[in-house]
Amino acid sequence: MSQAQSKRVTSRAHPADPCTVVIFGAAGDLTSRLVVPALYNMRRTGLLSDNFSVIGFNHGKMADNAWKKSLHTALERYVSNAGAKLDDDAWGWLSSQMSYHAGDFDDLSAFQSLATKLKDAERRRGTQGNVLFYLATPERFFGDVIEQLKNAGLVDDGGAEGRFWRRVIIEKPFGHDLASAHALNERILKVLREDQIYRIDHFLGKETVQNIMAFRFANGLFEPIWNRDRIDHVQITVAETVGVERRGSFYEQTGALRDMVPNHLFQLLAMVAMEPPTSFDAEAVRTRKAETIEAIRPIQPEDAVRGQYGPGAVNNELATSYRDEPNVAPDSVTETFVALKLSIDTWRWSGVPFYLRTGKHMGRRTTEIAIRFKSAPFAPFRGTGMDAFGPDWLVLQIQPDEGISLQFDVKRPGPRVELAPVRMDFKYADWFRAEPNVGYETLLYDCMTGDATLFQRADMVEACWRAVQPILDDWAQRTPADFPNYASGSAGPASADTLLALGGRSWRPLNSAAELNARRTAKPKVDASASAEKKAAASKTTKRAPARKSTRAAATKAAPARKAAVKKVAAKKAVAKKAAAKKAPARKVAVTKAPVKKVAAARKAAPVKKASVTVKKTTVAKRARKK
Ligand SMILES: NC(=O)C1=CN([C@@H]2O[C@H](COP(=O)(O)OP(=O)(O)OC[C@H]3O[C@@H](n4cnc5c(N)ncnc54)[C@H](OP(=O)(O)O)[C@@H]3O)[C@@H](O)[C@H]2O)C=CC1
Ligand SMILES: O=C1O[C@H](COP(=O)(O)O)[C@@H](O)[C@H](O)[C@H]1O
Repeated sequence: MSQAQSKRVTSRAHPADPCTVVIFGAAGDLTSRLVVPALYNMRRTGLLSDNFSVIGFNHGKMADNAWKKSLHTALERYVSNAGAKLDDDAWGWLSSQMSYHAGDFDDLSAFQSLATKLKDAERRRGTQGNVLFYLATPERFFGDVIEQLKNAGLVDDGGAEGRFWRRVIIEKPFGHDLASAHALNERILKVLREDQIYRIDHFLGKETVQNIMAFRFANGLFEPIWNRDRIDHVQITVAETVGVERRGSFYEQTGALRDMVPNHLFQLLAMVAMEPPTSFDAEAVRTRKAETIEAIRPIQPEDAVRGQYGPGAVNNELATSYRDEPNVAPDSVTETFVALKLSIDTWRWSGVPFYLRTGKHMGRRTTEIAIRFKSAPFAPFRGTGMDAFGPDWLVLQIQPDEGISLQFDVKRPGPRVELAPVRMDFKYADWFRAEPNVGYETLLYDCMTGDATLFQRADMVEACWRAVQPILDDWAQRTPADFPNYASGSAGPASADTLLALGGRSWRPLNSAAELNARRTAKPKVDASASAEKKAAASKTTKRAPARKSTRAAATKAAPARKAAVKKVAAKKAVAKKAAAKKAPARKVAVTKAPVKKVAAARKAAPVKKASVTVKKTTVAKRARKK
């Protein structure tokens, strides 16, 4: 077992190695919103060594205290948004380890004076010479900063077996196409060894994403059906309700495809589609993931659609069109939505389409991987009215409401033979106490302990870009004529529906739980057999596309219709609320969700729950004993 592997499989409770973290881009958004809050959380949970320091590197003179004050303000906002109170001891300790270093990324002398500060930290704080350089800078600086580090003699650590370590975390996006990613790899690999480079993708820091491997490879239940024999297709959705906010100038250059697909969505895809690794050693896992990404057939332009949001309403609030956002061109052709279909050329996945979509200003925030199983090969219920089965779905819900659910059909109780879709739910919140987390804690900890499992290797990032390069090339040639083509608060452009309709499929609704409940609690017709009910549902789905299209088109075009849009959403919400209130008892019967936050409760868990999720119960009990 390698050193990294042993760290991953044993308790996480021990602190990381002593070290200094140097943050390039210390006055930027990422530093204040995510990196420093993550360090604060790590201090609170005992993951930082007592021998620790942070140096913030940014241009512009600033007193240490001014820098810390701005970070403190951002941290307070984050903590209060999470409904908590700032832990003054943790912040007091962390801020006492921090100092600001003014310097420009193109000024070698600033790196030389950084070297002096690092020596000082080593002597005064006992950081043992270990340094984590965090490149929280725009992409164009990655190569320059790494070369400056080399010129200032800051990356030499005596090799992989040296007395101390020097590691570099590189933010995303890593390049903006295949050629630039390849060139950046070549450039930095002249300066650093691959084992010193940690290309970060913060989706891999999410607990639920890491759980995909545990779910697949720690349970014998699903793996035998995890292939083309039993799976019809897979849908990966990352729908955001936020727009581009203050990042207009960045986003104008980037767009939804580059921002999300060859990184976050492909990481989800790799987790779901990879072959089992022979161990949890970083190289074993990364090799399996790299093989999967390499097997993605380069995606052809006809299998991709793009969209841009127009005005509308999101979460019952007026939402502006992308072209009206700050630092966005009034005639911008940057996409804020992308959907695509891809194939993975392996024995396991041959013939199984993977559909991916992501967008901003959508109707509901959800990140999920939904696996649609094939229908039963033979229906023994023919003639009983139970010959039309609904789809079986396994849904890995990444955020929010993290969990896993299995949707299947059951017989509706009663004298008549009728089917109803139900869901078996596992929710993280029911079983585990959540540690405060911004998603970067695990990744920082892993880097500080030399575990690269959750980071991208050079070959992986290039394979990701290779898969999307045909779309990038095509989109660069053709200006979209229909932008904006989806209303803020909708499920994206109609062309995304067509992409699936071509294969006889449809996207899961963004609010699938509501739709499922509506279907289950729908009043059965007096005479209707289950099959009639299914047919009606099916025709409803096929008919819905044009209706949606016209709603979208109207909302997109009509700026004066914004108010109406808000009213409509409010009215819809009120109806949904009423319906939900009515449905409450039925829901309880079907899902039988005993909220088991405490172990005592878990032991007494209702029999139905016991039957549904027994595997995890032992884990809960074990964990509780430890606490
Ligand atoms: N923000 C986010 O939510 C996320 C960001 N990322 C990635 O993280 C990285 C950083 O993003 P973000 O924090 O948003 O970017 P910002 O632009 O907010 O931060 C960059 C920082 O670098 C400073 N800077 C710019 N040029 C120089 C220079 N020549 N010398 C010294 N300092 C300089 C800027 O200072 P000044 O402003 O004074 O010029 C600024 O403080 C990017 O690669 C981004 O893609 C990834 C995921 C999420
Ligand atoms: O990297 C990015 O990710 C966020 C979405 O991340 P999440 O953890 O909030 O789901 C996205 O909004 C942003 O545009 C992108 O740069």
